[in-house]
Amino acid sequence: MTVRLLTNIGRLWTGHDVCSNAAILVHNDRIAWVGRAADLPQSVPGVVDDIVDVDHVENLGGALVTPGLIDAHTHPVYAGNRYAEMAMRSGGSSSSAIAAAGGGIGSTVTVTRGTDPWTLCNGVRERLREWLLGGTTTVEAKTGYHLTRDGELADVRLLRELEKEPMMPRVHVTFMAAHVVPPEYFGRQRDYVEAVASWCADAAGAGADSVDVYCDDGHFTAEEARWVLASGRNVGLLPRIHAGAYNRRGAVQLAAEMGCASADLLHHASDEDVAMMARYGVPAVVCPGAALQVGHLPPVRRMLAQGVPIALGSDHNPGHCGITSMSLVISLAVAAFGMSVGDALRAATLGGAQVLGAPDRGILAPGRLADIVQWDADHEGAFAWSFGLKPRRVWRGGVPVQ
Ligand SMILES: N=CN[C@@H](CCC(=O)O)C(=O)O
Repeated sequence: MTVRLLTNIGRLWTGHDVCSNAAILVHNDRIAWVGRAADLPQSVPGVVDDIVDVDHVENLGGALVTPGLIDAHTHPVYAGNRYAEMAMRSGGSSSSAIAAAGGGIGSTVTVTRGTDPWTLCNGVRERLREWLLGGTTTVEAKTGYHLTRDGELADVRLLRELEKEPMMPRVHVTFMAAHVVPPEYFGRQRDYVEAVASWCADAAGAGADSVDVYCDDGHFTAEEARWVLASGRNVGLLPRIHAGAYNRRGAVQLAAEMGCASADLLHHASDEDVAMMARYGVPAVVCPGAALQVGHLPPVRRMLAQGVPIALGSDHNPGHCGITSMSLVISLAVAAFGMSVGDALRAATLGGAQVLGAPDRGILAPGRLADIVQWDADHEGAFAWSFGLKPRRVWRGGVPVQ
């Protein structure tokens, strides 16, 4: 049993409220007590008889402390890079010109399929570690660059296994074989959709938490998405959908109809889409890095005004966006989406926890996981200023990771 007292917290942003001169008492992997240091009790039943007997006392030097950040949308299981494609796109090349030059998602699928599992694993491990060291203690991670039954299931298992290693964030695993149609199914899209629907049970068995479908031009129709998501839901996976990234193809309506756990990206969401999300309580996952790359921003202020629950994601993927820092995502959400720092921080903590169905995190309160970050600042406004605020220390389940 380990009891740890974090003291001299200058500003504590709990997710519920803000508190000055605070302290947090951690018992094993959970928060036992949190509040103003002056109110710290002398004894906490079941935790410590006398506060002077605490095993570890850590003075946080008046710093800002928040819950561990949560990245609600990433694609980290891939090999290779597409830097040349990024350079082409930045110079104005179209998707078809990029595809003709051998780029696009298909090129990552080819490289990933041709990469041995050991090398792939090392790359994914390295990426996940970056998230944790940057203060992100939970990462939603999608498969989707093997697009074969065995490859996708191996990706699910890889993520589940990596999560158990030291220095890794918690991982919410999303099975996303419905990313694009792989070459061996060209001209037989329906057969691929049928296959993916039939793989959902195995993905759940391998440890996936969610199922996601890319519903857009050049990907899958709403009808096809319904088939895969319903199959996933039947075996206990939370349904998610890539909606309106490039075009509106009925994905938001489908998310409302199916009660999806999230509708993601939403760069082209209309007023009608936002109203529907508000009416049916469909949470949005918005990703400023990717939106800026695509050149179309989702209507986040309208979502906030209408009460749509919002989470933030990096949308880390090899084709558009290499961000692994959720503090940078918060800065971008403030600058590009017009979110207040408080709303952006909430979306990167509690909002993420809600979208991932993880009520044990995203907030600093008794009984919650002791996923905690001490920042190199004394006020949360620093997130808006810094474009990549650095943590000084990160605790995952009460254990310091640096
Ligand atoms: N968000 C996910 N998919 C990206 C593409 C991923 C890639 O290019 O590898 C998208 O927006 O199109």
